[in-house]
Amino acid sequence: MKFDFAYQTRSIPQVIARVLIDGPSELVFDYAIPADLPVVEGCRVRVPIRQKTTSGTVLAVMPPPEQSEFAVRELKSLIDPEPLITPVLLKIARWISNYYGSSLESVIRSILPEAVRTEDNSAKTRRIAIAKENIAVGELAALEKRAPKQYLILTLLLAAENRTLPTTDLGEGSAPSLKSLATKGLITISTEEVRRDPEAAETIVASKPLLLNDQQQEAFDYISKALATMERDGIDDLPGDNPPSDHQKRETAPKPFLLLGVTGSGKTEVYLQSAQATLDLGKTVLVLVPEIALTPQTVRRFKARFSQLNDQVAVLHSNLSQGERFDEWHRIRTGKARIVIGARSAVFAPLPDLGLIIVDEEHESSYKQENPPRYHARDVSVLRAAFEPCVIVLGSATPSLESWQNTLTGKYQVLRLDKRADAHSMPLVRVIDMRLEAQKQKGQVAILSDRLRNALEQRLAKGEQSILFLNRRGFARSLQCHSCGHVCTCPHCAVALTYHRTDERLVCHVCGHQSIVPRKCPECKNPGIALQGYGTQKVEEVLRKVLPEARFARIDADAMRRKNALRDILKNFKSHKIDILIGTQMIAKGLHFPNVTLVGILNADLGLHIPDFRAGERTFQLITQVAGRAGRGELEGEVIVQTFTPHSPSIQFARKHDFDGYAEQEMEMRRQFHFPPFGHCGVLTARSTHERRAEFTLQTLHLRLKERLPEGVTLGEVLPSPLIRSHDQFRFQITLRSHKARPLTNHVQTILQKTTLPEDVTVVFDMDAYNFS
Ligand SMILES: Nc1ncnc2c1ncn2[C@@H]1O[C@H](COP(=O)(O)OP(=O)(O)OP(=O)(O)O)[C@@H](O)[C@H]1O
Ligand SMILES: [Zn+2]
Repeated sequence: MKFDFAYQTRSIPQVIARVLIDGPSELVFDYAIPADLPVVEGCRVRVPIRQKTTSGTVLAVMPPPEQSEFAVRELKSLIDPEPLITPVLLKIARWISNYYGSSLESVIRSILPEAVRTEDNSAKTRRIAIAKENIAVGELAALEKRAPKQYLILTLLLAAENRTLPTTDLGEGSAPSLKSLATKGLITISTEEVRRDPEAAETIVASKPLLLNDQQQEAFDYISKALATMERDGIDDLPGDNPPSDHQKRETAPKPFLLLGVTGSGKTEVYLQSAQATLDLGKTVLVLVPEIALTPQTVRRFKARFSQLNDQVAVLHSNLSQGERFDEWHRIRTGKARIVIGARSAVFAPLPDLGLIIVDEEHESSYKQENPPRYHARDVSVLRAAFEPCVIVLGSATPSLESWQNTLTGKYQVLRLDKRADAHSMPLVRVIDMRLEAQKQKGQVAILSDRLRNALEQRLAKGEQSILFLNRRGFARSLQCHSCGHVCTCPHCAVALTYHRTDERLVCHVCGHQSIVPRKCPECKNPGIALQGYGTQKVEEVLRKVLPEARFARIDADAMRRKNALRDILKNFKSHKIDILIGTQMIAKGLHFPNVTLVGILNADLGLHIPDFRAGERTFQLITQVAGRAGRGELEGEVIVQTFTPHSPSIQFARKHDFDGYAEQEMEMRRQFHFPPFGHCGVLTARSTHERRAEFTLQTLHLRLKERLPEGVTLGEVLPSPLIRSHDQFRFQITLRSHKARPLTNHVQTILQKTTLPEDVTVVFDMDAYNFS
């Protein structure tokens, strides 16, 4: 299949371009296309607006209206010779904008990052150097007042000492300041040819394909058969020159695959060989991972396998410089990079001839973007696969219930890997009842059980390594009895009630149910009912006392501020310069250390009792994933799970490595309360520094939403957000639920468009929300 941007032939009269103007105001204007300009959908163009020239993206090209009162102005020029946005990506942009209620401009901005739009950002970078000798005494101080931008550039250069700086690092709109500085002779500008390779410093050892085991082979066969079918039925074979209709495309796209493989079952090897099969067909591969920085091993494995094509692997990080992003993007766009690995936003990578999309750890909530446009990259991937069309594989040891439900209804096809690839057994998981430990340690916050301490000592003696995991999701805001483990939950919603200190109440954040704060545990009458929570630093402190001879390292957001800190720690752990790794969610993903024989989960409960219907699912996923880091080599693994609620299904099913059992009981709860995947859930949040105004705005919206509430949509009450105040802003929210997505989004959008909001209140709508705080 050849990818052809300009499939709309020039013979059809297409003279009007509908252009979305860059910038937050969402302006769309029509312009006449000059006769000799090959403008098609997705092109970047320069257009006149009033007296100025600005830039924009062509959304559509169409014949002129038969009669028009207004003379249409003429479009000025093309910014790039070819369209930067493919027709499929433009269609996806429209879909996202409608479905999530985000502005089209914001979606296009995600698809076409700033670095790519900048016109002079070519591989030849312009670099600037300071001409210190020409700076007069007092000139800097004068500039600071008169021309703050110029001043800023000079201070940057001074800080860089004798190095030059690429102009791309100065951000947008710095050109006039540069020009003026250069005219004054304060800086010099030079042009340099550089290949900006973000990973130039890395050395990669090539790997060879492994002989697949039976289950891996079966999964691989299904995937390669789908790839071959696509090749046969691909759009190349459609008669004539007409582009295929959506209907035709959808017909040729095979069902998405859900690769459900236990931890260490060799999913990655299946991805690698499927990717190779795709390349062999002359097509390209897109690999999504939850976060590049947290999945260094997965990225390395792709590079190792395809290292002979090293230049063909592009990695899209969030911390690429503007120049690096520009280069990588164009390598992808022109088909030079044939495998792209990236996080969430890489779903928009402009790969031509896309043959395969892989979404690793598809259950991860980091695929959901928490800023506008609030899309879910997994869901957008599935859509993209249908539009392209191409094969898609979603992989996980603990799939999301949304994807699982899609296998049950036959929308997805499940492929299973039930055993570890190396035929070793799954680790033995022991559950420790911390209520008993709390009694032993009399009132102290029990952090380390005797059993876990002994196990750690044994590993140290044997020269084996351990990982200690601390669940930090959620706040210390739910009430739990330290004697019986009881947690106060909502009688209507099966989520933990949230403690509100201001009015001494427990509130359900889904339905608004309120109750008084009990003095004693409602279950066992013990007065020791308390808010829960402790941090990683506390754990490290305790451990240093108990195991003074052990070498520790801590991985959490605080410890990771330094660049490459994670990479360095993982390297030291691999070479056994560290005995015990203590970490939060950051170490739950995809790590493979054969010498780790013990994994301890310190507070398995903590994420369980937050006001979020996915709390149980996340806890199950987390315990299963973390436990999966143990016993991945020759040595047998052991997992110790500390909890105050040992009988909770999330913990019990994870103990038995039983995804099916867990899914079955959890789905029952979801069905009963109409939670996803049996419906959609959107959250409307208002925030403001004025508490009353935020609340009042949301109450007004609530009244309007209630008026013509579409059938099947349930409207929750106006409630303070669990995170009631953040960044000095007070937050209130409404949760809406609906069986079908569109009526919900459309209704909310309509009301929001009709309502004028006070200037100091921000209202955001999050469709298919993953974050209820
Ligand atoms: N067919 C095979 N034969 C031998 N070893 C294999 C095979 N497939 C995979 N392995 C090895 O098994 C180990 C675990 O595989 P891998 O990391 O791919 O599993 P995974 O399912 O991706 O794990 P997780 O979900 O826990 O990250 C790796 O060391 C890998 O090299
Ligand atoms: Zn409730």
